[in-house]
Amino acid sequence: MESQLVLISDLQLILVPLSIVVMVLVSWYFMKWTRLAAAGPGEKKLKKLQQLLPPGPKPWPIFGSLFLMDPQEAAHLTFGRLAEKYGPLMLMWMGSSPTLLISNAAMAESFFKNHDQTFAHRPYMLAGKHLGFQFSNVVFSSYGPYYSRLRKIYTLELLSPKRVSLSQGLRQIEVRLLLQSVLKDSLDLQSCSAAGTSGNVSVINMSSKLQTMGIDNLVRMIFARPNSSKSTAASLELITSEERDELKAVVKRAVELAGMFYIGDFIPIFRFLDFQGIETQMKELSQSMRRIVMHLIEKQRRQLLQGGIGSTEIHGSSASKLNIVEVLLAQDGDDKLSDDAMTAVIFDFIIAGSDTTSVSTEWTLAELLNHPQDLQRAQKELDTVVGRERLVEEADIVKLPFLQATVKESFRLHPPAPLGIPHACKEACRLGGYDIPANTTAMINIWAIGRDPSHWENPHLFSPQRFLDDDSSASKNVTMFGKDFQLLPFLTGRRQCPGAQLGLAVVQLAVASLLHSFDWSLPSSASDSTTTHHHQPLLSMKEKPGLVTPRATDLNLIVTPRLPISVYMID
Ligand code: HEM
Repeated sequence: MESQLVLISDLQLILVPLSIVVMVLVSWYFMKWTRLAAAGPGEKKLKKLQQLLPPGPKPWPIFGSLFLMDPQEAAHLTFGRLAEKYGPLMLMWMGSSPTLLISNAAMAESFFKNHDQTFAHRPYMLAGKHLGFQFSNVVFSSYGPYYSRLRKIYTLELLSPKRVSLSQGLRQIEVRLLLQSVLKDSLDLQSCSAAGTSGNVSVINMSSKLQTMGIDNLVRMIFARPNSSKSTAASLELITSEERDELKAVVKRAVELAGMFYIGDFIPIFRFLDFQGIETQMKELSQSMRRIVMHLIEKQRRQLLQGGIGSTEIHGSSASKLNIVEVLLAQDGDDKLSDDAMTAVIFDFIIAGSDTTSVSTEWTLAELLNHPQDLQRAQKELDTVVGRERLVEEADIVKLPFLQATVKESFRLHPPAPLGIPHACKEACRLGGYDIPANTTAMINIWAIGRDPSHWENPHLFSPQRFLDDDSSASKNVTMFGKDFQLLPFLTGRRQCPGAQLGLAVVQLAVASLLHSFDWSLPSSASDSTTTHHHQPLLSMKEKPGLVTPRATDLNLIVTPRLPISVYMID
């Protein structure tokens, strides 16, 4: 017994210090683990991990590399410059969020081929919470069953190839309204100038006209049935012009707010403060958005009831007989959409589809004004195929290879969403031989990829010819829909833009119609022009920062009609 006690006390002598050592080791390890889990940039303890992270600028505590961003410069340009230093796979700490920047075609291919699904999530964005109605739209919702259900409705119904094709009459109405509005302004300005009341320059702000066309086109696509009568007013009976103006005003405000720099998206602690006042403004706006759209949805429900049409009847109708609100109301069973989800989808549509199309049209026009020979060649092609006795129709586009190449070249040099929409992963993975931590945001620099010198000869030169058969370069067969990683204006993979076909159709029709209907020139006093050695004013191609990137200054042009006036007036 005594010997047992001696043994126990001996054991105690060993066990007590041992357990203290174990406890110290466990708590040291726990502290290390928790610090690593919550580690921000600049943490010394991360050094070992960082050896496996992709290269990138050295971060500051808390703010990471945010100080490298210049609010006056479009972000894709800053990222493009940094990629020249750190390579096509770069990791930057945007506040406390690790952000992967992918900047060439080879890295984009590896990213999408190996990690499309891992990175199919979206990072937290305040805009998604309020303007995406608690992340219930496609743009902001995280990858999962809800997202897949909604995305299926987009691909199979709202933006199916059939619906896009059926709705070409609606696009033609909007483009015709644009031409009529440009014509009216140009004639008004000419008569004022003849009367000596407006100097002698008839300059039209095309940026603002195209922006109106971009939104109106999507509004018509949502509220008009694809097979509506071609008459401009008849197809929009659901929405009055006052309601349309109200809707457009909230869309514009939503685009402004979504494009603002909100510090809480990068440093979560700031989410509790809202010292910028952005969250308060978004909350207020989302209430107006909900009120306006719910009123229209209710109106649609009432119309259907009055017509004795229930969801079974709607379900049985062919797509050509339903507008998009009706298609949303027709979702049944597991696919039934909440009011918030319907509101979110309607705004998704207008916001994602309007500025992207108007800005692309504007860039194409601007590039052509800087390349008069290409402008003349496109007009010559249009005169041969369409003639001057009628307006361009969508069916003409397939017969206009130079026009198609021109739009493609413009998408290469000026993708309207140059960084796409940020992707995010929830689990850690490996890419390009590096460790990528869980909860990393990824941005694909579409702009830099389109100018990747290993794929494009004279990458900064605007040359539609590179896509045509008589050009011997390898570019001629390159497509825009995700097969070729050197040209990704709509990105690729699970999150690829579902409106790509619609967007391209609008841009091609608008560009073709504007070139065919008018002659274009620059006012010699254009405020954003610089003078070349030939004394020809050249338009500046400077970009304005934002999710969608327009030219830094409005496109003000002198316009002269090319067709007999009666041709523009046919309704
Ligand atoms: C020139 C026209 C357009 C361009 C260049 C464009 C480009 C893009 C890009 C780059 C993305 C991000 C894809 C990603 O995250 O991987 C995107 C997403 C999206 N676009 Fe477009 N877009 C255009 C027109 C449209 C139109 C007309 C619509 C609908 C009416 C639309 C609806 C959407 C939606 C809903 C998403 C989110 C997709 C998702 O998160 O799954 N876009 N677009």
